[in-house]
Amino acid sequence: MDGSFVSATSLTKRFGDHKAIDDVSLTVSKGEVISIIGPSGAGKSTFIRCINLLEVPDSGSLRISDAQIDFGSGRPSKPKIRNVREYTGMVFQSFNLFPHFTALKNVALPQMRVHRRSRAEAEARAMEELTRVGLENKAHAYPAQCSGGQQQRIAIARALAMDPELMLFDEPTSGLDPEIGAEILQVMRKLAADNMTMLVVTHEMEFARHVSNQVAVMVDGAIIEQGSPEQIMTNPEHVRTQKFLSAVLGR
Ligand SMILES: Nc1ncnc2c1ncn2[C@@H]1O[C@H](COP(=O)(O)OP(=O)(O)OP(=O)(O)O)[C@@H](O)[C@H]1O
Repeated sequence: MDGSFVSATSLTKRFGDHKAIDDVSLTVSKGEVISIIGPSGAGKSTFIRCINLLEVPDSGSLRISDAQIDFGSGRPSKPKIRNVREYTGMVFQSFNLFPHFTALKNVALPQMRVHRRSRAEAEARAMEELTRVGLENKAHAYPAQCSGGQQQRIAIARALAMDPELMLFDEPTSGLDPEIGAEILQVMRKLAADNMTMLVVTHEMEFARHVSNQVAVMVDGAIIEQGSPEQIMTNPEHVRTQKFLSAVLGR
């Protein structure tokens, strides 16, 4: 073991003839925040989905803490998948809340199902996490009574209540107005300050620059460059990184 908390090695995932990710390796240390940036279609979502096995890589290996999986011989067993998922929480662009349950119940239910917590215990924990994301006053509201930003914060609380050691974010602010996106980024900053280990696919260059410890640039299914935010943002080595940053930052 290399001392890292997450170690993805040579992950490859094809969809038909198309290699969405090709020989991608990345390590994440405990408490580290890594942003993955890059153009649309580069494979960023596919990569992060491979980390909690929403997509099963065709080859390579993945270790999260002491849970290790080698790919290439079909779908991993359910206990192995469960083992990896126990460590991870994921937040998507779409919030995927149950519309007919309150915020409190949305956050409590997965804990009752997966961790077998009692209703009282799960609701107490749900309240803690709703408070952490600033939504204690929305605990009894239904998703339709909440703004997009509030719904995303409920989704974050739901993930946190499962006690993950690694939080995966897949463009959590896409599709939200900038000021609402800023609410989400604020919650993520707070998590980073609390030393949560995070892997974040983002188009928010400000977040990548000011909150991450490392930025990885993905183009055509490969990580072409990785380094400190300062290095990547101000002095990128790779011409594809330079082009991408010029396009998004307009410089
Ligand atoms: N389930 C799937 N079936 C077929 N092709 C897929 C699937 N998921 C992703 N792809 C393809 O894999 C490639 C990488 O997609 P992916 O969503 O990972 O890119 P991305 O970098 O996250 O893009 P964006 O920033 O637009 O979300 C794309 O060409 C996409 O069309």
